[in-house]
Amino acid sequence: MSQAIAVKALRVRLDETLIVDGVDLDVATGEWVTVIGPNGAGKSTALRAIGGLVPFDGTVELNGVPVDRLPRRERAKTIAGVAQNPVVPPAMRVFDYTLLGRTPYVPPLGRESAADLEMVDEVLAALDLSRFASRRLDTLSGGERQRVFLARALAQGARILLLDEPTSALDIGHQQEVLELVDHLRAERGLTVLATMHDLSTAGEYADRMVLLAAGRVVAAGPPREVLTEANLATHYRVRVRVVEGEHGPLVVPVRGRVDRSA
Ligand SMILES: Nc1ncnc2c1ncn2[C@@H]1O[C@H](COP(=O)(O)OP(=O)(O)OP(=O)(O)O)[C@@H](O)[C@H]1O
Repeated sequence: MSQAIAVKALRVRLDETLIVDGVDLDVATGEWVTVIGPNGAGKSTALRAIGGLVPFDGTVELNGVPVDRLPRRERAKTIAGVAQNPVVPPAMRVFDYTLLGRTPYVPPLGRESAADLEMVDEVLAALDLSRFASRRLDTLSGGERQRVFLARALAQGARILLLDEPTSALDIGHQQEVLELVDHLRAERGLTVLATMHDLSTAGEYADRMVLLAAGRVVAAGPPREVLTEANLATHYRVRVRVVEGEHGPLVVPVRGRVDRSA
């Protein structure tokens, strides 16, 4: 199977601090891999490096090409990301913001084509956002805005998606709708997904494989059943949980009780 993402010995320093400390990570074409880990583990930073957005040591290849050798437009056609808290122009309309996803396809000094506009309509409809097309971004609720970020990424037409907490602001219904849509597109268009998520049960339901990151290092990797164990979660999140068998994989249920965080 070909590798959509191949990461070797990834190290990222931010302001002299080593945040990602030697991460190896492969995602096969068409696969869904979710990175989990406690706050501050380095998940977002690793994703940003993989997307070519922060300088790093080590290698990151997308479809066999080093990300730092891909010209910007090519990179945008290859990989699309949804950041945790994107900065947006508040007065911009939903349609126009989503249309920015088509920028890599617009010729220099040219305009978006009818096909670009059609793609935006399609994506907005798929994400239940058509009725918001002419609304300003700053009038949307947090969950509506989060769906618009995903819409822009999907409009980009890249085959690799980096999703940093794509459903953190969504209600349970929209969470399921968005994840089902991504999973459907993955099957239909052969998309590859590398995500981060804090809801461990949901993460396990959708991921083929998971990577548990702690203090910038991979401490467990494999199918959800191997990563979402009571022992792994107790050690790295310092949380008391029961892991029970669900329909599609393990479900993580927090159990009341104090955990010694000083150890
Ligand atoms: N510019 C910076 N200088 C120093 N440290 C930074 C800088 N930016 C981020 N960090 C630190 O890097 C660590 C990793 O941050 P990152 O956002 O990658 O973690 P995360 O695993 O995605 O966390 P969360 O689950 O809270 O979103 C954090 O401790 C953060 O404070």
